[in-house]
Amino acid sequence: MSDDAVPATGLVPGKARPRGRFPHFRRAGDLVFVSGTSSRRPDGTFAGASADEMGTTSLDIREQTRAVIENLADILKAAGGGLADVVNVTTYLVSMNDFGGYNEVYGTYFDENGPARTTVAVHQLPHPHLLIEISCTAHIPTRSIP
Ligand SMILES: N/C(=C\C=C\C(=O)O)C(=O)O
Repeated sequence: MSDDAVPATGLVPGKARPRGRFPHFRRAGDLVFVSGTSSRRPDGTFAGASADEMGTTSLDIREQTRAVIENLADILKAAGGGLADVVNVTTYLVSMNDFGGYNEVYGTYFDENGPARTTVAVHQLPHPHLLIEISCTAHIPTRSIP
C-alpha cells in the first residue's frame, strides 16, 4: 500500500465517536497511537453495563475488558494493523478490585511475548458505567500493509 493510502489519523467509521476533539488513532512514522478506548458502543451504550427495572446497575469487568480490546482491534485494523502489532498498553481501572477479572481476559489476547503493559487505578473515567479504559501504541510500518 502506498503511504498516501494509509490514513495518518482518523475517526474510524462504525466505532463510537470520541467524546472530544481527538481521533481514534494517530500515526507518527511506523508507530500508531490509539486514544484511550472504552467499551462504549456507537449508540452510546456500554458493553458490560446493564440496569434492571429498579435502576440497579451491574458492571462486568470481564465483558468490558473484552469489548475494549475488540474496539482497539477494530481501530488498529482501520490503521492497517491489528492486536499483534501492539507494543505498549496502558490500562486505567477505576478499582484495583477489578484487576483479577481484567487480567484474566487480557491474558486471552496477549502473553509474555506481547506488548509491554502498565496498569493503574484512576479516580474516575468519563462515564460512571466505565470500569476500564485502555490506550495503546502499535508498530505498523506502512510498507508492511498489503
Ligand atoms: N480517550 C478519552 C475518552 C474515551 C472515552 C470512551 O472511549 O468512552 C478522553 O477523553 O481522552
